[in-house]
Amino acid sequence: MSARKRTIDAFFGGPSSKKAKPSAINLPTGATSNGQTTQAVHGSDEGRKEINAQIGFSEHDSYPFPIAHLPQHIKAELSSLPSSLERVINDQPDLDLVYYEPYIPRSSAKDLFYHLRSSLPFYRVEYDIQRGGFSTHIRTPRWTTVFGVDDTSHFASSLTSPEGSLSETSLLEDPGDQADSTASKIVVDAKTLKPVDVAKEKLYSGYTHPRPIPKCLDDLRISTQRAAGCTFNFCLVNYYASGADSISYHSDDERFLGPLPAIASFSLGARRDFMMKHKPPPKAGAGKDEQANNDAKPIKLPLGSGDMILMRGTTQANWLHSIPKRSGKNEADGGRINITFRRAMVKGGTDNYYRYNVGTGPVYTWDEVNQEMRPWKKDI
Ligand SMILES: O=C(O)CCC(=O)C(=O)O
Ligand SMILES: [Fe+2]
Repeated sequence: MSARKRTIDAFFGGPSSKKAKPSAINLPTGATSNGQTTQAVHGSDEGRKEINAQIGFSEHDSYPFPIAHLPQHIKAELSSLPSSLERVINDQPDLDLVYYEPYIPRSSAKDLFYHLRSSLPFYRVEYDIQRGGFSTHIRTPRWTTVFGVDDTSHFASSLTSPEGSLSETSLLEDPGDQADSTASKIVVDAKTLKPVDVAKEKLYSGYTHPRPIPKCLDDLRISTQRAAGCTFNFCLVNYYASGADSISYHSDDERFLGPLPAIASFSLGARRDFMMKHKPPPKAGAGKDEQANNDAKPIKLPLGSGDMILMRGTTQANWLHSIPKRSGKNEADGGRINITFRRAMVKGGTDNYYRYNVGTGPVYTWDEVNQEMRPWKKDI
């Protein structure tokens, strides 16, 4: 165990780290300890062989297992993205979308889809909601995972001073850089730069410790920030295993995202319809709201692999969106990954995102042999 590691544990008074080097860890199917990804299923053609060229892992105590970096050919391509011109869609009341069709070229998007599916930890979150005096049990109809922390904190490297205490200077770094040498990152208060003892202060309701965005997603976040002209501190990932998985009509207008949130949303894998409709006017004589609602026509965007939609301005406040279930024949591999980048301003955002996208249930990983999510078991 390194001196650096010992010092973090001593600081939080916890037991010595349970985390071992990748070689001693039960990696998800498809990943191996030498940083290569096995390609039993999708490694047959020449182009895909490149996906094996992994260059390491992001590690962190909050991850169940190390998360592989991007294959070199995808990483190399990110600096030249987006690969298409942006198309602004704002011809309807309160709507402000930017559509990149695609943002990531189709063949790299496919590789990115396979890479993320076999590298990330996923969850099938269940929770109860109280409605009209009744409790309803919800099982999220898709796989989810999330990384990031809100603006009140950020991840910083914890280097030690010669005396063995945490060095303040080591915490002064770009708050946007969540991925560099992830293993040593701790959560620090954005104002004081003092370490936040997440567990002790129960800041995040005990669902989980906030997780730094792993490099494979952070590389895409940095590209997306450049294109969107704003910053993001959260990355949510949905995996729709088949047409039976979905997300119902909702808007991401949570207060913790601020009044005019910008959300960048990527599609990878199978094509699925992204449906939008204007929110109904508030009840009784809404005047202008009613007119906007009457004038607005529903939208269907059949999002393909690599496409990105930036929803911004008044969109979330006034429009709902969904990915409906679909029946009929799927493409060869009917799976689809959606990645959204968002910026949460307050602790309530962190709490909410981990609660509904990680929860307290088991970790699942992609099983290449059986081509399905399977519960992940830690090697003892
Ligand atoms: O999968 C998608 O394209 C949409 C996901 C979404 O709306 C969300 O996660 O809030
Ligand atoms: Fe959404």
